[in-house]
Amino acid sequence: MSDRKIQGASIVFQSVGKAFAKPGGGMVSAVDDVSLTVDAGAITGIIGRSGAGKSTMLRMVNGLERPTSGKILVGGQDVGAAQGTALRAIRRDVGMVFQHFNLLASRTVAGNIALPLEVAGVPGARIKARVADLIHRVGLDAQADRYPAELSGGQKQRVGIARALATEPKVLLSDEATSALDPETTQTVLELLKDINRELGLTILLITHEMAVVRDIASHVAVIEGGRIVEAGKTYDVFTAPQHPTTRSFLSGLTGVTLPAFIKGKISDTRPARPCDEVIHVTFAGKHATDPMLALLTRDLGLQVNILSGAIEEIGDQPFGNLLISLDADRAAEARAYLERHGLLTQGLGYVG
Ligand SMILES: Nc1ncnc2c1ncn2[C@@H]1O[C@H](COP(=O)(O)OP(=O)(O)OP(=O)(O)O)[C@@H](O)[C@H]1O
Repeated sequence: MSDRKIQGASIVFQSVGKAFAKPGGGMVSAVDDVSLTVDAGAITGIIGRSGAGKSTMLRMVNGLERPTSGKILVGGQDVGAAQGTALRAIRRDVGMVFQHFNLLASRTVAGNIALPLEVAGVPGARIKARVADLIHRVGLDAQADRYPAELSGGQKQRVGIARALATEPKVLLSDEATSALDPETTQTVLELLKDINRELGLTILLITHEMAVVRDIASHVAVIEGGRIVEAGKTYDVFTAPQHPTTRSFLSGLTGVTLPAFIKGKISDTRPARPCDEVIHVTFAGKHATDPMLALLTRDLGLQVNILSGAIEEIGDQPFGNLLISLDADRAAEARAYLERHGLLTQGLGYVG
């Protein structure tokens, strides 16, 4: 592999459906009427729970499964209709990284990375040079002659990534590539994927069940449930103004949105008759992300605000904050209107006291 820039390919799902026959008879619908455009050169995350249809979507992009209805276009080519040489050409354009690495135990790091090039009939001398480049790109120069059993999980995934890049694909599919890794190793692998996207220009489509992965790497996200896309858009927009309950539930695990244990046990949906506080989730986005809004709330409305949890983070280069606060329930509507007038989003979560 040279370091030259690749023109990433777009991926377009047009009303795609995929049904499987159930062992006992009947059909199960894994993907149902999905329309989604994955921009060329972008990193897009598909997030969903187990069984939502993520893997099936990915496997249709490289032709491992064919849609039952609709079309999938990779760089404008209809994958489902491709046969023989055309299908093999599409597969060369689409590399894939797996959760459990899928390395050959009997081959060294170099041997694993060489495999797709050998299959493609690339001459030996070129394979050697390309493999050396790839090994260097993923930071495994010192491990070239080691076997998978001698590598850490993060190193194995680096081999998986190098192997996926061997044929200079225009699209890289990642099937839960970091799910088997610890948080620190996950970060280094996500950084590697980001570097590859930036430097080589290829499109990355990844599936995950973790919003943190989407936040850290993807510019766009689609949320899938029961085989259908329930929400899709730019990651920043979806994180700052989630529309669907499933998206909200995925986001609720992130820092700043998790109710601390001492509140969790006490919060109720119905307002008690006695004086109490309302718990409010405040989202700071865009130019308001770093405004001292709580100080202003206290100054302008004379309110006392308790901070329960919070964090400001970045998505892409844009700041975005989440804060859980509680304040006198009698004045919560007034406080929320004040915050919203200043460009923040608020959501009442319940009552304590
Ligand atoms: N080859 C198959 N034959 C029959 N049913 C299948 C097949 N592949 C997937 N399914 C079914 O399709 C649905 C979606 O599966 P899929 O593997 O795409 O979900 P997923 O979101 O990737 O889940 P996970 O995160 O657990 O891998 C599930 O109900 C699954 O049982």
